[in-house]
Amino acid sequence: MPLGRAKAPPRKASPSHRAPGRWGDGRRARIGLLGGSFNPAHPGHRHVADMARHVLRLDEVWLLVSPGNPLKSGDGMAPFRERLESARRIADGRHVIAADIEARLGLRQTERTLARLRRLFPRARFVWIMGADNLLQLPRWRRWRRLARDTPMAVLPRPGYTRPALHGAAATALRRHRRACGALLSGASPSAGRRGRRAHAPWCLVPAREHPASATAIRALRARATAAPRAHSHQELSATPLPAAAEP
Ligand SMILES: Nc1ncnc2c1ncn2[C@@H]1O[C@H](COP(=O)(O)OP(=O)(O)OP(=O)(O)O)[C@@H](O)[C@H]1O
Ligand SMILES: O=C(O)c1ccc[n+]([C@@H]2O[C@H](COP(=O)([O-])O)[C@@H](O)[C@H]2O)c1
Repeated sequence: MPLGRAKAPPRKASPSHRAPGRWGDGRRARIGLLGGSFNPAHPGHRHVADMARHVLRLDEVWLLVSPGNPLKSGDGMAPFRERLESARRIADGRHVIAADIEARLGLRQTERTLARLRRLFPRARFVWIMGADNLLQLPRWRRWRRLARDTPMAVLPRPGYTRPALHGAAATALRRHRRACGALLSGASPSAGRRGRRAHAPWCLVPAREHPASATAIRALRARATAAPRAHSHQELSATPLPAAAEP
C-alpha cells in the first residue's frame, strides 16, 4: 500500500432488518413486497407475509403501504398515517416490516415502484407478493406485462379467488413462466441478455391454506358495530309504549 494512504475503514454490516429509507441502502437480502391499502391491516396479511417468507426463504417481507391504490376510489379509505400504524401493529419490525417508502417516493403504480426499488437497493432480490384476488385483476394494472417480466411474483390462495385467478387472463398469459416456489429466486436475477432482451421472471402459487380475513369485512363489521347502538336505542324507543295520557 503506498505510504501515506489511509487504510479503508472496515465495511459496515449490511443494514438489513430496518425500515427502508427513501435513499435506499446496500442491504443484501431476499425481500418480499406485500403491497396493499391496509385499510386496516389484519391477520390475513400477516399469514400471507409469514407463508411467503417461509416458503420462499425470504429474509424480510415489507408491508408496502400504498399512498392510494390507483384502481380504488378514496371513499372509506383511512388516512395514510392510520393505515401505516395498523400495518406496524401486525409487523414485528425485524422480519416483517411496515414500509412507507411508496409515499416518501411519491409513487403508487407498482411497476414504477419496483423499478425504483431495484435502483435504490441494488443488492436486494425482490419478490412481489399478492393474494389471488390481485392476480385476477393484474391485467388492469399499469404495464403489468413488464412488471411480471421483471419481478418474480408469489401468489397466495384466497377464499373465492384462487381457482378463478389461476384460470384468469394474467395466469393464462404467464403460464409458461409458472414455477415451483422453491425455484423463484434460485436463478440469477433477470438481466438484459443479448440485444437487450431480458429473461422473463417466474411466478408461483404459494402452497398455503386460505385465510378468510378481509379488510372489507372488518370495515363492514365496524360500521355495523357503530350503527348498532343507535339502531338499538331507536328500536327500544319505538317498542317502548308511550306513557298513557293522564285521564282528564
Ligand atoms: N386473507 C387473505 N388471503 C390472501 N391474500 C390476502 C388476504 N388479505 C389480503 N391479501 C392480499 O394482501 C394484499 C393487500 O391487501 P389489502 O390491504 O387490500 O387487504 P384486503 O383485505 O384485500 O382489503 P379490501 O377488502 O379492502 O380490498 C393484496 O395482495 C391482497 O390480495
Ligand atoms: O400499478 C397499478 O396499476 C396497480 C393497480 C392496482 C393495485 N396496485 C397495487 O396493488 C397492491 C394491492 O392493493 P390493494 O388496495 O388491493 O391492497 C398495492 O400495492 C397497490 O398499489 C397497483
